[in-house]
Amino acid sequence: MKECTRCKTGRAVVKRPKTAEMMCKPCFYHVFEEEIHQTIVDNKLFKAGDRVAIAASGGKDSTVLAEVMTTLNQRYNYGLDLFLLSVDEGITGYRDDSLETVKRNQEQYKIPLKIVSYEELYGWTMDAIVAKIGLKNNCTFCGVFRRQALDRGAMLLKADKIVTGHNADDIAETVLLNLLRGDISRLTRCTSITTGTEDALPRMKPFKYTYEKEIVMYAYFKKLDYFSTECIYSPNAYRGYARNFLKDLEAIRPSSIIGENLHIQQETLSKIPEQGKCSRCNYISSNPVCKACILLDSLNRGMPKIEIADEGEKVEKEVVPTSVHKTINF
Ligand SMILES: Nc1ncnc2c1ncn2[C@@H]1O[C@H](COP(=O)(O)OP(=O)(O)OP(=O)(O)O)[C@@H](O)[C@H]1O
Repeated sequence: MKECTRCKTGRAVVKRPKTAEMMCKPCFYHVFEEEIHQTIVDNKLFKAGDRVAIAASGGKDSTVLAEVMTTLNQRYNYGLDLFLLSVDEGITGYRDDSLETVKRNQEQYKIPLKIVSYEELYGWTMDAIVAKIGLKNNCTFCGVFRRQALDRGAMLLKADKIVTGHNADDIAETVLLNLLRGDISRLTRCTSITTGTEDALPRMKPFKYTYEKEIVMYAYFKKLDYFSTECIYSPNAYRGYARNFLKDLEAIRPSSIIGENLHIQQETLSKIPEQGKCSRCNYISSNPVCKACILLDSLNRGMPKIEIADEGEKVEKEVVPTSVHKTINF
């Protein structure tokens, strides 16, 4: 029997992906949770009395997030009011099933659940959008709508903050994709543990330093109730290649997942766009009309082609010679 390298008494059944240490299950749970607690404390993510909306999709990351946030809130008396917040994108056979998981999580963690849907907010489900535009660019609609839907749901909950289950692997993938796209503005922002300005609701990523493999192990060993099917509308091949590339790097050097080496002199490259309010829907936007309204307009008018300028584009154009326009063709 191999003994646990930490407690020296338990039987080692886990090889930690992050450090390659052999551990027993209780020690693995302990170090996993304590690292997240340390991230929360070091980055002063919360203060007592905060109302925190846990963005819950029913997937492994956000289910582990609900479990760990509940555990740490009790263990360390954070004094947080926790809520589960789910967005129903209207994807039959995918989101309806995962929402059933979140409904069970509500009982398991004894945290109130709020569900907001694209249908009630925008008058469109993703099923209807895909029926209209096909499987090209549908993820753009979904991403833009989800971002705003989470804000709107959190405001209904009177939440002070939103936490998401984005982990170190997700962030490393996004760094790579922004690098490949030459999107310097997003590159500077995507590794931040907190996003959002005074106007927007702050979004926190307590799993910024947590490896996906460890999240999967934690969920598996703790037999958490989560939904593990991939979205039926997002083959997302490009991100998939980035993911595989990073998995190969991780196999050689596990620390590749932590993208902390990226220090860009923000002032010299780009400015973070100023947040204001959309003149149509009144929600947070860095442009006079927000992306959600532009996309919604194009859907409702059945326009075949629209152009969306990335946030901060005007500023970037002055310093980065390549255009960062995204043309969306339906
Ligand atoms: N429909 C949704 N409702 C609420 N939150 C969501 C939803 N979709 C995604 N999120 C939030 O955004 C995070 C990242 O979402 P992503 O789509 O990348 O899924 P993921 O990495 O598979 O995470 P998960 O395992 O939690 O589904 C999730 O962990 C969750 O916090």
